[in-house]
Amino acid sequence: MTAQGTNRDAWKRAASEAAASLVEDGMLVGLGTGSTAAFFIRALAKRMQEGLHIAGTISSSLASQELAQSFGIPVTTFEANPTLDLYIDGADEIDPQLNLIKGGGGALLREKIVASASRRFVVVADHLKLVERLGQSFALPIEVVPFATPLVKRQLTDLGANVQLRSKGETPFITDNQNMILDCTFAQGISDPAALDERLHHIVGIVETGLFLGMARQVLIGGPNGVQTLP
Ligand SMILES: O=C(CO)[C@H](O)[C@H](O)COP(=O)(O)O
Repeated sequence: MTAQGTNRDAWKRAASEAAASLVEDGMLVGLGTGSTAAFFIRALAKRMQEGLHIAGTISSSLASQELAQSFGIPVTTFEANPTLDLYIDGADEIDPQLNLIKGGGGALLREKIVASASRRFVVVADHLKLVERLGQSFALPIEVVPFATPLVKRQLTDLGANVQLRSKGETPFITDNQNMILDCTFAQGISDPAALDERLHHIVGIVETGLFLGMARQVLIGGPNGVQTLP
């Protein structure tokens, strides 16, 4: 791993460990997806070994659920517990209003479901995820029903996006929900995320977008000077 990669992992771990200290006895906790969320799951498991008792977790991906279960972290369902106390997850980009692009790991639909079912959504990230404008350095992932993918791709191109079907080797990447992902870049970034999100939700075949607007309550940012809390 490069020195930059090592630093980023250390910053992500520090932010995740700070987030683990927000978890209290009896809480229902949402678990995110990706490398930063995995650091959080490990930090949560450590706190549980030290005596923390949580009521249960719901994960935003099968991978995170498997990781949590490998540490003996209890899992629950929305049938049993429709509201979570706290959701901790990473992000791909974070703007000054704490709007996010998520879905780099392809879990954006379940991530948005878990975020919307949580009283408090706290993002954990390293400082390189902070941007002035969303879409500046990361493509916007959009989850699409496979049958509609060619049609949706044309409509996104008409909106000015450069669109790539996400693949895994030679085959399309398939989400936990059996859908596909279209990664969209915009030449100038995304100037009006709310307007874009509104338009995207009117395209038949789009299941969900990676724009998380007004959902994150707080962001814990790891960097060379420690962990900073926003706002
Ligand atoms: O949205 C996500 C997965 O769908 C992740 O939170 C996002 O991609 C950040 O990943 P990482 O923590 O590995 O940098």
